[in-house]
Amino acid sequence: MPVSDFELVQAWRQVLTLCRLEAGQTVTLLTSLGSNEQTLRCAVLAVREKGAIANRLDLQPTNGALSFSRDPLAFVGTTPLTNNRAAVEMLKASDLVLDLMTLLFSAEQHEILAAGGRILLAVEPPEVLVRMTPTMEDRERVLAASKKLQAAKIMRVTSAAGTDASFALGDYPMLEEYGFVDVPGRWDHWPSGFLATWSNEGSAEGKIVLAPGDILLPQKSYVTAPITCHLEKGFVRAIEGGYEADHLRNYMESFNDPEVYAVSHIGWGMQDRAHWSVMGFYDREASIGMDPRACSGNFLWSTGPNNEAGGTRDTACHIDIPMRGCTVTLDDVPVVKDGRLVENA
Ligand SMILES: O=c1ccc(O)c[nH]1
Repeated sequence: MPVSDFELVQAWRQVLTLCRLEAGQTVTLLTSLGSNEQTLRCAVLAVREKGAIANRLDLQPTNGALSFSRDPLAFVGTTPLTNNRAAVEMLKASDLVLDLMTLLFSAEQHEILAAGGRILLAVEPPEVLVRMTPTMEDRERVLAASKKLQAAKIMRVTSAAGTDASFALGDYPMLEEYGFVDVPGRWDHWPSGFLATWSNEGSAEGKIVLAPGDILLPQKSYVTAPITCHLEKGFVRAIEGGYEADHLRNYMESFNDPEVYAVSHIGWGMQDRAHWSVMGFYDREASIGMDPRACSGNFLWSTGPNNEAGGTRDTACHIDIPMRGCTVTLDDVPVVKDGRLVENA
């Protein structure tokens, strides 16, 4: 069922309060062809209610004929901001950017943040936004777990299906996603509620076995048969399995870029208002799949770019792979056990 404008304005009001938006500040709503009109309409009302200026910057879409999917996360790195100096300058001059288009994994996003900007991505359907309106508890849970991840040297993931992989940590920053941007220079994604980092270059080793029910994004598919990914020196060296493995391999090969096989961010979900089953109820293009990315107790790993973390890899192919039933340990201390968050981890 859709949500009413009243509910969505209330949700935006809570988000803008958590973002510490003040009267007189300037907000720019970044939109493109695929932006949700109700999300935009309700955001403007909530911004004006705060006494802030609500500008809209509507950009022409890019990469449409290059990407195999209209999911904005299927083709990352270049965006409508690329080589668009006037647009970048407007966003850098804004106190808060509400990204209803998707800038993730772009150099321009970094430039805006480095200039002290704040960017909040919000492209899920309105009812998903309302269901997972962020709270201070989300922030506290993610930051408490982040302290443990920052102190860890090795992350290890295992599963009954045969996963056994390890990652050295420490060279890259944390990806703390709790759904609002309360300090200058911060990016976040509403909805979210998960923690990740990037493994040290060349350190990802072992085997990750996707079991039936694990998810591939942006494919938006629940795997129905095992897919085995062999990791060596930080890259996926082989992908074995049935036709779903072929489909994944075919898609990655289409980019003709060896960087697509690099291991990207690794972490786990902590959002108890996100649910595994939600993706099965949505048409593939109706959502970008934040429920599986954030749901509590998943192991979320990914392939492709690390420019988000200050790395040099900016390949356009980014695969997010949330898994169930895994045990994730930090220096042998479990933070997720058999697919369930370890309390106070
Ligand atoms: O919020 C997100 C979404 C996708 C991704 O790869 C990272 N964080």
